[in-house]
Amino acid sequence: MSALVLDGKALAKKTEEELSARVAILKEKSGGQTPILATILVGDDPASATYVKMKGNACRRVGMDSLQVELPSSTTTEQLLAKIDELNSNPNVHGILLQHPVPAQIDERACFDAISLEKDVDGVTCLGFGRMAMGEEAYGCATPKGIMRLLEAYDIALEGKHAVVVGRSPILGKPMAAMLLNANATVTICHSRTQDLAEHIRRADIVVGAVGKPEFIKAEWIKDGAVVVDAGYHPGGVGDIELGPLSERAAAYTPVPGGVGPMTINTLIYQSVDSGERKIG
Ligand SMILES: Nc1nc2c(c(=O)[nH]1)N[C@@H](CN(C=O)c1ccc(C(=O)N[C@@H](CCC(=O)O)C(=O)O)cc1)CN2
Repeated sequence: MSALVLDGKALAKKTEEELSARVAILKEKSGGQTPILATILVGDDPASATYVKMKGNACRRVGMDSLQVELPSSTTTEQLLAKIDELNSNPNVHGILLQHPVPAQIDERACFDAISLEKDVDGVTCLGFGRMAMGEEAYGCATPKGIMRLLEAYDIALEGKHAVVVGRSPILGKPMAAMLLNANATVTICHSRTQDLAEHIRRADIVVGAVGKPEFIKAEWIKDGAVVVDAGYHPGGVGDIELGPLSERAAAYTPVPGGVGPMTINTLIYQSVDSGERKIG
């Protein structure tokens, strides 16, 4: 039996068609206004520059504008906070994306938290996280929210299932666990100090790889019929999970590339359109 492929690229493309229509309606109603996403790139990390460019391209594809801010590697926390303040106060900006990671001298958490809640379309603020975790209205963190949207689109049952999230980062593992819990899954979070990782994974109905290490999670640890979600992307086109034999044994899996990555960007755009509609529409 071969597994169901959770095709994030196809879902993102389909959703972009719906978003384009929504942006067009907004434009018509408002006499030409579109949602605007401000992207902030600090420093010269080539991967980050690529991701920010991909986000700008996705804005264009749905008819939205983006305001691209690029700051040098020497930027201080105070300078970045001042820029975020300026974007918070700009009524034409509906969403703010601060690309992670920022250079080491910057207090990234303070900068994320300076983004106003209604413009936090990437879901990175503590306030947004807390509200989401409590089941209150807030934009979800882009990657885990994208994963939830993908699982929902493919009718993957979560209620009562045992989900194991490997990784506890602020913008991936932690919000992922909270979202799965809100969907009534029984959630285990594993991390660098977890003992018997393989044993936890063997019991999982759903495995989410969010460790950031190539093929760290071995195929043999995953039980037959599990749903496998890989949030990693590494050179050579591999993720955090050794996929090979799983494409036969799993119930469903996200390919790398073409699974979670496109849903991350799509969710950012989806939430930016929502924010634009609330302000303009
Ligand atoms: N502020 C944020 N920073 C970062 C986030 C984030 O969600 N918010 N996530 C990651 C990187 N990231 C987006 O920023 C990202 C990574 C990979 C992809 C993607 O689509 N990958 C493709 C393959 C790459 C390619 O085609 O070149 C795939 O998986 O199919 C999208 C977004 C860290 N920083």
